[in-house]
Amino acid sequence: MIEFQRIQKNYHLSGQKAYEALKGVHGIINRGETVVLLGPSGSGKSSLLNICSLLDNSYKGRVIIDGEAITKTPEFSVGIRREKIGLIYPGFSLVAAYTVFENIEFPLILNHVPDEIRRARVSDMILKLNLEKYEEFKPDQLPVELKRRVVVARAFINRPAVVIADEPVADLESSDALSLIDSINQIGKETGSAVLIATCDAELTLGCDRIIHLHDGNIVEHVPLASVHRSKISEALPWGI
Ligand SMILES: Nc1ncnc2c1ncn2[C@@H]1O[C@H](COP(=O)(O)OP(=O)(O)OP(=O)(O)O)[C@@H](O)[C@H]1O
Repeated sequence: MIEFQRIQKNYHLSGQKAYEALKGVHGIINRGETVVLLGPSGSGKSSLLNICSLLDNSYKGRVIIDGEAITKTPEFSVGIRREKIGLIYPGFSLVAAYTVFENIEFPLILNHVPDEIRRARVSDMILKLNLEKYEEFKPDQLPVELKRRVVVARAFINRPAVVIADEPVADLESSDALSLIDSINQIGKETGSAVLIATCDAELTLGCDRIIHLHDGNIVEHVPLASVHRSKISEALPWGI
């Protein structure tokens, strides 16, 4: 579970008034729930994700992960992030010298998971993302779509409390994008992670549980999707698509 409370984020540009990117936003994402943070470019999505990922500790407000309030010290953040957070960010940040298997295994090594359990978990995740044929490949040998799948596998391998994804499928074709979002949603339910996905593409909300709609640094509303039919998504959103 992740909760963010009264989050305010200002950017200070020299010689100018502080720019308010987030204006006191609240939200909660429960374990096993996939929530899409939807908003146009510049609405504050990345700013909020960086705070929830504990990559940015210069903000007002509070982040709570699995009931624990996050202390804003870098040392504390590194430990919590390693143990409780999986990241799917636009840069792949895969280790070029490692194989697909080793890249996915890496978070388990950092968390001291015993060898046998590690291997079993990685093999299982590789099956889930249809990466069996590429286990021994290095990232540079893979097309973008497969690299994206490896990044997703690595994010969930440690069964984290929270998975944060910033535009996880931005450079993929529509059918690949929908299929990978579907995998993120399903694996999140299996690992019991709270999943927060930022995108400006409302089509990608299909199959997710809820939309948090962000506009100009404010949360406009929360839209539960269980009862909204695909063709009605645009009507359910005040700013349309
Ligand atoms: N480091 C920074 N310094 C100054 N202003 C910033 C900085 N980062 C973001 N901003 C501004 O804060 C606002 C919110 O940016 P943010 O990147 O969080 O939005 P976003 O919804 O993720 O947009 P995009 O989808 O284009 O990345 C924007 O107006 C942006 O220009």
